[in-house]
Amino acid sequence: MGLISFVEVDLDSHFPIENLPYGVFRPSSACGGGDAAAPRPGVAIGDFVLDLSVVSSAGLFDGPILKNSPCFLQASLNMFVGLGRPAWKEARLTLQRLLSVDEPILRDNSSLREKCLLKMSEVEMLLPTVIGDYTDFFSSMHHAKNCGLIFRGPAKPIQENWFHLPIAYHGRASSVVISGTPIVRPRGQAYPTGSSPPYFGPTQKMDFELEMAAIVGPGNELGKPIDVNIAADHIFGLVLMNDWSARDIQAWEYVPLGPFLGKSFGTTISPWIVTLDALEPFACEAPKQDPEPLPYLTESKHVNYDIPLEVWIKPAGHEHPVLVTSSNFSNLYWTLTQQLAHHTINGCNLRPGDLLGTGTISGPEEGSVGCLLELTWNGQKPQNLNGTIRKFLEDGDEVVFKACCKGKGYNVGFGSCTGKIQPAIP
Ligand SMILES: O=C(O)/C=C/C(=O)CC(=O)CC(=O)O
Ligand SMILES: [Ca+2]
Ligand SMILES: [Mg+2]
Repeated sequence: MGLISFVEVDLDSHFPIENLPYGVFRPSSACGGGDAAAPRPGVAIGDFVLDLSVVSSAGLFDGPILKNSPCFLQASLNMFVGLGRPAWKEARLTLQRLLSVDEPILRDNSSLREKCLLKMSEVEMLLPTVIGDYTDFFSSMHHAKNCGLIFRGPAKPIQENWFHLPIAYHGRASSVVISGTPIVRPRGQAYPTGSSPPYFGPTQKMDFELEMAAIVGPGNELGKPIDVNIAADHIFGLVLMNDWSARDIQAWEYVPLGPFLGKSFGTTISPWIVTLDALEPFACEAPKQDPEPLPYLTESKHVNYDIPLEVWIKPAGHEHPVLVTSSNFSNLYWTLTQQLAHHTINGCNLRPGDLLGTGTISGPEEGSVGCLLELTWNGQKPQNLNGTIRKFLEDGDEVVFKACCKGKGYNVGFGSCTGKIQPAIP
């Protein structure tokens, strides 16, 4: 292929010209407010952010769909993701050309270049879309099995329905926050130990959940399901997601209607949406499904992506983070397209910018589980993090997720998704 950008990009960067993930940012130096500080869309290239509002205003999106489109003059990516795959492809081609070492239009125009290429360290990242709805699936079989073993025992760890449909719950969109936002330890009613009554107070089982999430593209009208074989055209791209979970609150409240306050106090996503187009070289066959799914979930292309995932914890008071688990997106049993088709099969409408979490992504090996619930077996097997013992997260602990696909001579990375636990309100 040999795509080379005139912007210098380190070999180990997550954001070479092959990636070009989308986010929304505001220049942190624009202290005067006004237009200079307004949120606008950008793509990451090396250590820089390309300001798409400037590129657009300069008339450089010259293809048939994006020429004269106001989609990059918005404070969110909703309008752009709603345009669909032809617009996404056009934008990607235009941007790869504009950033190419062979294309003079930006490379040789220093005043335009200075206006549109900002140092990543000098911008503040914001939520990339206005998230109308957020749904969280439960699509890793290893995670489902471990949870079943912990909560229900070995007789039948995975419920009958799990193998027939992608299980999910409706999450809370209002508390989805961008990477770096502190997470306040929630208070709530929590599961009684032994035969004591429930207690009220700060959660004693604060956990992370290693997930990724799809950003919905055009979506569908109410009453009109999306066919599984075209579902990929409704997925703009992926972000990292931490579905923070208070295990003691969750265990007490979730029967029979599902997770509620044990999940809705905060969900963190990473700022850069990596497009399915950029992930295409990392597509791999998804696990064979047994029993065969019903026809509406049977797809001609049953694919996952090979995305290595890592969770690091920087314990309170420590200087260095410790790697606690490594997993891979390819561990998902139900694919993104099956999740999306299932979500709409009853006619439920998805809208541009909606967020669909995959569920905790655990692998089969001991070191590949996606949450502390599994890693410490609900607190029964405390973990040693560089000399500090943890059953669950403590105040001041910082959790860092990383994801990076390794291509031939380049990466397609997601950056990181971080959050630090703050003490509960008194
Ligand atoms: O199997 C159960 O009874 C419980 C499962 C979980 O607690 C997993 C969970 O938190 C759902 C999720 O991934 O958000
Ligand atoms: Ca979850
Ligand atoms: Mg949560």
